[in-house]
Amino acid sequence: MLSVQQVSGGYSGEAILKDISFQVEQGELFGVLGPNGSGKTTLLKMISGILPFQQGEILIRGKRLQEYGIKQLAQMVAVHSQHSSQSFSYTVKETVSLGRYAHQKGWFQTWSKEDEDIVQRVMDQTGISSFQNKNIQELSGGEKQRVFLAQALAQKPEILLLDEPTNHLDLSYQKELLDLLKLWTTENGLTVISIFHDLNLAGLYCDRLLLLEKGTININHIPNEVLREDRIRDVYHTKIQKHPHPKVAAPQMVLLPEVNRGTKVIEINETMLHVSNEFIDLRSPSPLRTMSSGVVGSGTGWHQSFVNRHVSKDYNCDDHRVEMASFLKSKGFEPSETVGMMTAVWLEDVAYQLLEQNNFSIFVVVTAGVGNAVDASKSEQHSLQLTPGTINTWIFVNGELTEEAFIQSIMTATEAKVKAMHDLMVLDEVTGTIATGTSTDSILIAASQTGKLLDFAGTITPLGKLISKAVYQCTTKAIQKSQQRKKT
Ligand SMILES: Nc1ncnc2c1ncn2[C@@H]1O[C@H](COP(=O)(O)OP(=O)(O)OP(=O)(O)O)[C@@H](O)[C@H]1O
Repeated sequence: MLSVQQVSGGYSGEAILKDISFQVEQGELFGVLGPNGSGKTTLLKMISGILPFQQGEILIRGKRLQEYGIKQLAQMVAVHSQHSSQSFSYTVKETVSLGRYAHQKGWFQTWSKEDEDIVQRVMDQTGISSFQNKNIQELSGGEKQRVFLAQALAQKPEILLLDEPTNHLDLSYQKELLDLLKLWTTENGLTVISIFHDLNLAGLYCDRLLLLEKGTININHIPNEVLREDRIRDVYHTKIQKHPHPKVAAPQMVLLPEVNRGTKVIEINETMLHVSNEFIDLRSPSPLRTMSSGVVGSGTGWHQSFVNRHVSKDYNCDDHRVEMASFLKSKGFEPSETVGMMTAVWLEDVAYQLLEQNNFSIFVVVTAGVGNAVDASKSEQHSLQLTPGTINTWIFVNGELTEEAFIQSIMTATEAKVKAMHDLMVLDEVTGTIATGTSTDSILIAASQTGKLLDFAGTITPLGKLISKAVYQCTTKAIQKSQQRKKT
């Protein structure tokens, strides 16, 4: 659809863009990225024919840009600029209708039913129909933005050029606009070339990205390749980290602020642990990075409070998340900052231990009830029955964990727990074999992310050794206490 071939040029003879070559296929949503002043707007101006270039060629559908007449080019290419200054005192509908100009024929231009239908449709799609008779000068920045997008869409172009289309738009309109553009590209074959400052929106919606750096192409590739930590750090000179989007296969980047509220070195230990009959809690002086299977606060996150709550054996687990959240609130814990677990065991049977090594330490807390014990290798013999009898394991690490170490910590702790059950010969009552856990066990790894960097947590690494030992010993002790209680 569009071919830019070795284009160089800029303003007053100075070459802002140098030797730019790339192609955009029909129906692509193509993002242009780059730091301030890297030449993004200059490139769009050249493609739209506003700014002549000194060298190279720009071809649209194989024909040189210079060979198109003004009106013919306007039928092919529409430009939506954040700097649109054509407000004057037109109404919204009149402004959108100007987009039909390129399609009107002859000296006596008539307004056809097709023109009217298209204008009404694009106004509906951009959510501006309700104020179509308002003067454009009375609109907010975001509303104006949508009017100019509607005007560009009314032009029914084959190529739509956008300069930061989401600028001024609130969150929901950003999403609606980009969803709409995506729909127009996939269903109508519209080709969109858009400048983005928001790398995450570009990563989420674009098929390909062109990254400009000082007027040259750094890379032209799929988002996952362009949005690489090292590349973005070098081009934008800023600290960022890449994360997968939780729902979509798209790269997302987060900024790493220089002033980080979690940099104070802290040590989580038993002085922060409170045990009552109702719940065990630990409040950390600062948020900890967590990976857990708690009823509240599961998955990965940052949490500051940790609660293991006693519930009776006949606790109704139907809407346990909602019920647990309201319980936490009633006890003064903020659910969004808390990892919450449940257990039916007596909380005073808790076992905990602080283990220290060179420059880091771990604090492990275990409650264990094994009435519900299951041999994982024979679990198909069990029917699904969610009861709160469970082993809850908390591992606080006073150190910095990699993502790998978080996952390995869970594996190592599980192995240590299984071994404790094995050595105590805890039986699965259905199969009569040695159990490996209970059906509702929960685990928490919570790291201060300050101090010593701990890359790994496999069983024979320094961190893994402490986890193995503390989890084995605490699980053993907690099971013994609970078994002892049953006997008496
Ligand atoms: N009309 C102009 N006359 C002269 N120089 C200009 C003109 N417009 C832009 N420039 C210069 O060209 C360079 C590239 O500008 P351009 O607007 O293309 O960058 P950009 O990547 O779009 O930046 P931003 O992210 O800040 O919008 C800048 O150094 C700028 O000062």
